[in-house]
Amino acid sequence: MTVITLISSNKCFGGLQKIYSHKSKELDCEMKFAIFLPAAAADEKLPVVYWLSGLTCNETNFIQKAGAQRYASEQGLIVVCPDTSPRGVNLPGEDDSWDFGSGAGFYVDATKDPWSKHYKMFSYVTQELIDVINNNFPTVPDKQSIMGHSMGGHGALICALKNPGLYKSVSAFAPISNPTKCPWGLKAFGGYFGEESKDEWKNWDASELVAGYNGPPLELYVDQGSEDSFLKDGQLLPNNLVEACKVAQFPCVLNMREGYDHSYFYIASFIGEHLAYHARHLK
Ligand SMILES: N[C@@H](CCC(=O)N[C@@H](CSC=O)C(=O)NCC(=O)O)C(=O)O
Repeated sequence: MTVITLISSNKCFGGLQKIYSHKSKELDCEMKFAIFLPAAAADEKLPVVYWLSGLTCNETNFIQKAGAQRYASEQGLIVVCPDTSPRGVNLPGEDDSWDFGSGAGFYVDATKDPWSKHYKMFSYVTQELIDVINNNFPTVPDKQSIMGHSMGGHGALICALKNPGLYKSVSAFAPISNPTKCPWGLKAFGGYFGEESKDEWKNWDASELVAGYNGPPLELYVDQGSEDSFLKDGQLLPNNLVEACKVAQFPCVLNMREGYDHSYFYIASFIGEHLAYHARHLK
């Protein structure tokens, strides 16, 4: 069993907000994750919601800025937030830019050298991390959902679409909805899969994956602020996802939030709604 090491523990809304580290076999490096355990976790097994953060984040941004603990306590949900990439693996160029490499793992399994040795965030999140959490905390193992923001919003969508039935529900704040068609995605997929492997790119793009989904009923529950600068820059492309879902007859809800931007102020404003959405699917 994986050894986990406690880094910090803070009482919050009656529960405990903790951070742990562990040696990841999948990523071949030390990784940290945050976990919020509501007070109810002392007496009973609870469902888990996984949160995937965006570019430049680590395991701390969400737990310090989103205000999720109050709602997780009310709903009786454990919330887990991993880091966004392998760390300290000494690949050439890993720290050169904020939108590729460290802090920008895109929740994919890289196939291109040298990234393929460590950058396997998809397998880490959907397999290894789930095992670590279920083996060490009072969870109901088959009751989990996933959500995220921006790069992590798209990460949540592909984790659910590529693993039918693994998650009871999925939601996303301002996801990078069609990475094969936006500058962030072109850079990341070019690096992690190679410019020569464009067919492979489609297997990691939510707007492409909806057409081939074959599993239990699933809805994509998506939020987007109208004043998001990255929306205006063409990085997020939510309408491409909506259109792809329409063509594939895949259930998709897009909540446009008038006046909100891309920040954690926006996430904090709607995190309660998202956790209530997941609680309905998990109870
Ligand atoms: N450094 C960048 C901005 C980076 C940024 O806004 N990151 C977002 C996620 S963007 C998509 O994945 C984020 O969550 N930041 C962390 C936070 O705590 O706000 C720039 O200068 O433009």
